[in-house]
Amino acid sequence: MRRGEGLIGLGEAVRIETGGPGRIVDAARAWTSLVAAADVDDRVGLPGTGLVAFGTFAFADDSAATSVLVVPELVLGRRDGRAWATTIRFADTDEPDDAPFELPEPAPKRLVPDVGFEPDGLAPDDYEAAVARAVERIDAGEFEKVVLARRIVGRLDDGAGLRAMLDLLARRYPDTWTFAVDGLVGASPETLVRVDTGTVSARVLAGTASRGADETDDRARAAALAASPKDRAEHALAVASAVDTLAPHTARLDASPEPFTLQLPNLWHLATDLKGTLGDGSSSLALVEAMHPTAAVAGTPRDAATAAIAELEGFDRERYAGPVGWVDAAGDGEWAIALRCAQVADDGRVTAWAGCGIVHDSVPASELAETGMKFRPITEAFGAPPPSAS
Ligand SMILES: C=C(O[C@H]1C=CC=C(C(=O)O)[C@@H]1O)C(=O)O
Repeated sequence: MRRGEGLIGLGEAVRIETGGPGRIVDAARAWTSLVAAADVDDRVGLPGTGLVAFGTFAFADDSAATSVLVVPELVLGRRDGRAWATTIRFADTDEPDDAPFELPEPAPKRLVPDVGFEPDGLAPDDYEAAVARAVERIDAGEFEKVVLARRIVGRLDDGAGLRAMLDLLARRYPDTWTFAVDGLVGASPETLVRVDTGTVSARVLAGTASRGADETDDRARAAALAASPKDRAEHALAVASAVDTLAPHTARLDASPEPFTLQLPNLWHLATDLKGTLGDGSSSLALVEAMHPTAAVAGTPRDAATAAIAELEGFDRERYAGPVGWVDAAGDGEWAIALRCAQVADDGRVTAWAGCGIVHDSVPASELAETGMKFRPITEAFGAPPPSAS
């Protein structure tokens, strides 16, 4: 959901689970077969109407996390002032085709949960040391940029629901894409790729500054971010990787000539919007496969940065920084990068991640502080105060 528009799925008609290096390709293939076997009666005909699946994919090829596409039993959608409902069921069911659907009772909204978080994996000091090591390796010429994350964990009380926290996220961060797929919840400001009736778009982010204490200070911070050589260099690498990957699939691709500053309640980002026309009929899942992982979450060059992440972070990112979104029967879809997110396990364990792009002039203490800003949407939505960076 974004600004009150988007898709909500209820129930689970089909679940496709994949893993390993082929997790996105295998899911795309299974989706194509499912679509080929389906009878779709779509009287609205917009992207996201008819058959859809919601997905979340692990970041790394060797992750222990399952990647999934879930086809719900009921989809509620809203776009450009129109709303629709789609029901999905197996053809051999006893129910008649025109059986009216009943909206399930909404889950009780309950209170916003009260989850306390603690560092897990890299402790704050270890994170600073990992950033320093990354800068040494950048200076030694091993790679230009690497994105390093840290991880915090908490526990959701028995019976605490996610509805109130999701509602809070969506209301506090209306400019982001709020998602909840298979226990992965968050509000991401960054799209990986969106395919919409022949058009392709993406919002590329990299480069971050804190919000100011008052309006003048705030504007000054945004202006300093827009002028900062360190952040512009970090941003340029992210834009170049997205443009290079999308270009072969597009007949035309435009990027804003200068990055703009995107204001969010917790921070400023440098942002570039890409917009183009699809040239080869690729589905959104095919473009997800081509684009993941971008330089905004891995680094440049991609392979060296991905290897360095495994060595320097030393933990499984699971679905953090992976693609999360939906695909429809025509292949259209909207995929965000799973940032500002947490995975809620069945036993109530909540794991959240936040990372920063490290370049030659990164300062470890500043990067640690930046992870604190990036954890804020999630920790506050779970009812916890922002984690102290020390
Ligand atoms: C890796 C994250 O953010 C990325 C997206 C925007 C800005 C970023 C940065 O300035 O470092 C990161 O590349 C995260 O939120 O965990």
